[in-house]
Amino acid sequence: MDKVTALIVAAGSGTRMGADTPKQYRRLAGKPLVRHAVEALARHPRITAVRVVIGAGQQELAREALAGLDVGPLITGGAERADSVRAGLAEIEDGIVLVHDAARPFCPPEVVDRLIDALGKADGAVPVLPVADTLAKGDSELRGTVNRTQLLRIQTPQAFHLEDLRYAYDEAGTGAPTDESTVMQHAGLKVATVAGDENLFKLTSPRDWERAEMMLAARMISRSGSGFDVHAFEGTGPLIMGGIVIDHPQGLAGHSDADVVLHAITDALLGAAALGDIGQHFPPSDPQWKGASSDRFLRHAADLIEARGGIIDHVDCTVICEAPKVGPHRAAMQARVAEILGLRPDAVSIKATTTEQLGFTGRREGIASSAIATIRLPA
Ligand SMILES: Nc1ccn([C@@H]2O[C@H](COP(=O)(O)OP(=O)(O)OP(=O)(O)O)[C@@H](O)[C@H]2O)c(=O)n1
Ligand SMILES: C[C@](O)(CO)[C@H](O)COP(=O)(O)O
Repeated sequence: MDKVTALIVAAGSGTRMGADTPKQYRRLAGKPLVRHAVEALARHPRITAVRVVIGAGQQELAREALAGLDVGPLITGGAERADSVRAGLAEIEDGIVLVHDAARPFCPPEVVDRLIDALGKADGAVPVLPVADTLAKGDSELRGTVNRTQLLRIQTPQAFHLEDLRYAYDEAGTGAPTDESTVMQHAGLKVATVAGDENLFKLTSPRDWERAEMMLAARMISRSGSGFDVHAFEGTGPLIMGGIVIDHPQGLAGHSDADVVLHAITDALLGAAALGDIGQHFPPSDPQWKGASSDRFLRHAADLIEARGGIIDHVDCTVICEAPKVGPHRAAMQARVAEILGLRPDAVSIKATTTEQLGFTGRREGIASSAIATIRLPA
């Protein structure tokens, strides 16, 4: 079997997208864009290795976005896309290379098969699509229609034998061609075309991002989970609840910080993703969780959901106690839970009720809390 390396270029700055973070590290349906592109190629049975080229200063963003994926050492790219490809080619030893934009998250496996198969008959192969609109030259006024029948839209991945593409880039000197097919043709090498795919579109502008979000939303299913927790009052406080410290004459007993609200929400999230319960992930018998801040438990549940490409839509928690009064702390608890989960505050609801002095909460022996979480997971 040929060695086939996918080289994903992710060193751009995403100027046309206009976001604060370079687009390849922004989360698309809960997952960084570059991760979508890497996973789409890594899961192809004929691709034997994946390498990623990132921008100088993007190490931390890239490491976080690609955590757990086998992409070898990250490669540092350059100012132009062509510089990034050159840097990547220098790190690959031999075989076939598929150069692919991190900005193209959806790569149908059939396109990869068509590209690799076409390499038997040409020096390179690229996916193309016909042009469906009338084309013209012009600015504020049209200056002649262009015959579109011979024009093609070129996508990535683009497939080559490594030594051919290296040769072509050497011939090209230091120029900045917009893709590899241009470099190959300039060097007199033969590039075959294979059928591309409309889903292989590049996310260049905010409109493209919306389109990709809509495509992924249609592939997600909504799930709900419930959580419930109780802690007994103990000692003299302070009371930690909803991730904040509340001035109250009694605290709650527990192995960790006994945050009854965060525990119920954590269990609701784990339940929505069918990932067990908080005790399985953080056993009360384990000394490392003694006195631990429950922020960690909640964030861990969110990380597990995000690692599955999931999105947290909403959490709703009811605190059941006679005292303290939750109302004065509601906004702070909402804000803190939202901060831990990376949500907008209006995606977090904190409510409270008493049990009319009945039962253990009515006798002020402890606090109970129940929560519901709504998430979306890839279908
Ligand atoms: N110096 C560069 C420029 C671009 N790219 C990568 O090339 C692909 C296609 O580029 P484009 O969509 O134009 O991305 P950006 O250059 O980031 O966008 P913009 O031109 O809007 O800044 C992207 O995956 C981008 O990260 C790269 O690796 N190195
Ligand atoms: C490589 C490419 O995606 C092929 O269509 C395209 O040329 C990249 O152009 P950009 O201007 O760097 O987005």
